[in-house]
Amino acid sequence: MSSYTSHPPHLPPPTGPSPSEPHPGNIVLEVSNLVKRYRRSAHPANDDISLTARAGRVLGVLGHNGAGKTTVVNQIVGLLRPTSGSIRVGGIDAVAHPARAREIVAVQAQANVPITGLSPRKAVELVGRIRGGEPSTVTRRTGELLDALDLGPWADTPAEKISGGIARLTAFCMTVVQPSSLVILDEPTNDVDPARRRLLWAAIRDTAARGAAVLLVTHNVREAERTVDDLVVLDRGRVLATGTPAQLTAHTRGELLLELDGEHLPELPHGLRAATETAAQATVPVPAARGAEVVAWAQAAVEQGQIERFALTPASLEDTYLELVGAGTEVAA
Ligand SMILES: Nc1ncnc2c1ncn2[C@@H]1O[C@H](COP(=O)(O)OP(=O)(O)OP(=O)(O)O)[C@@H](O)[C@H]1O
Repeated sequence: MSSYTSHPPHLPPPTGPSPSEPHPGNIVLEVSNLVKRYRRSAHPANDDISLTARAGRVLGVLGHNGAGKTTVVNQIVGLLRPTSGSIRVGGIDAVAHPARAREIVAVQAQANVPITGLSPRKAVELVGRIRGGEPSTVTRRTGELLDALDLGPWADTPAEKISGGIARLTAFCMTVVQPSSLVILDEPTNDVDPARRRLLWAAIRDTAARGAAVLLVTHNVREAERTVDDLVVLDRGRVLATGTPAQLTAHTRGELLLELDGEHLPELPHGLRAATETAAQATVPVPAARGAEVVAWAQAAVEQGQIERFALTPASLEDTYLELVGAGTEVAA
């Protein structure tokens, strides 16, 4: 796992040009044919990756541990130099001019920047001021963010006494307190409790609604499903698929998934085949038109003791993702 702990890249220099106002839909980040080979590594960590992030939209980069997500981020913010390929941020060549490109980028890194000696409110306000925010605007925006994430009870607690989840949410607020053209969030919901995770997803959407292009790095498919407009699926350094969640799941539309649990699974209704099957569990794609028939069949099987439980749900992005990553695994094997 990579992290950037040596310095806080989400703190651009206090001086320099203010971010240009991007128009919704305009390209803010364009990564083309990016390759990164670490020394003494047999396989490239990024292998011909291309992606585009636009103002007003959330681009998700979804992949398992080690897929190459943080390596992409580290190159965008100039912490790593690509082996080949190009990165343009707000029209600036970020490989040739990393410091200039970074001026319009705010990053929430995987590792939180320590805020020892401060409270969450003080830390967020300090970053807002360092980044050139007008004091009363920064105070108001800080209050809005702390409220939106239900951080009120911890807002004025010394950093030494806050939990990892609250520290993570504070780091998000520090990243977005001042507007930036490109906001990069690397696994922002790690350690965050389920209730506040939903609030954070809404705050991420709000960040895009305020005009930023948001790059959301995640391994959480539900997070991607709830938050992103566009998605890039990475696996072992390569792009497996790109598109909106609706486009990526289009081939499963009109399909349901039947999950069965039991010691000895019975023969399935005519025409249905398990997609995955173990001795005691099966997942079976079911055309939506056969839903009622299959529920009646499964209910009868439960009553006769042939299965213990069943569930029939719409096919989801998670199914598509596992299909893609599973397919990638087979190809690579
Ligand atoms: N400094 C490094 N030197 C050599 N190999 C590295 C280095 N950093 C990362 N890697 C390797 O590059 C690949 C991609 O790592 P990366 O951290 O970008 O993946 P990731 O998708 O961000 O994973 P995670 O979700 O665990 O952070 C992995 O195989 C990793 O072991």
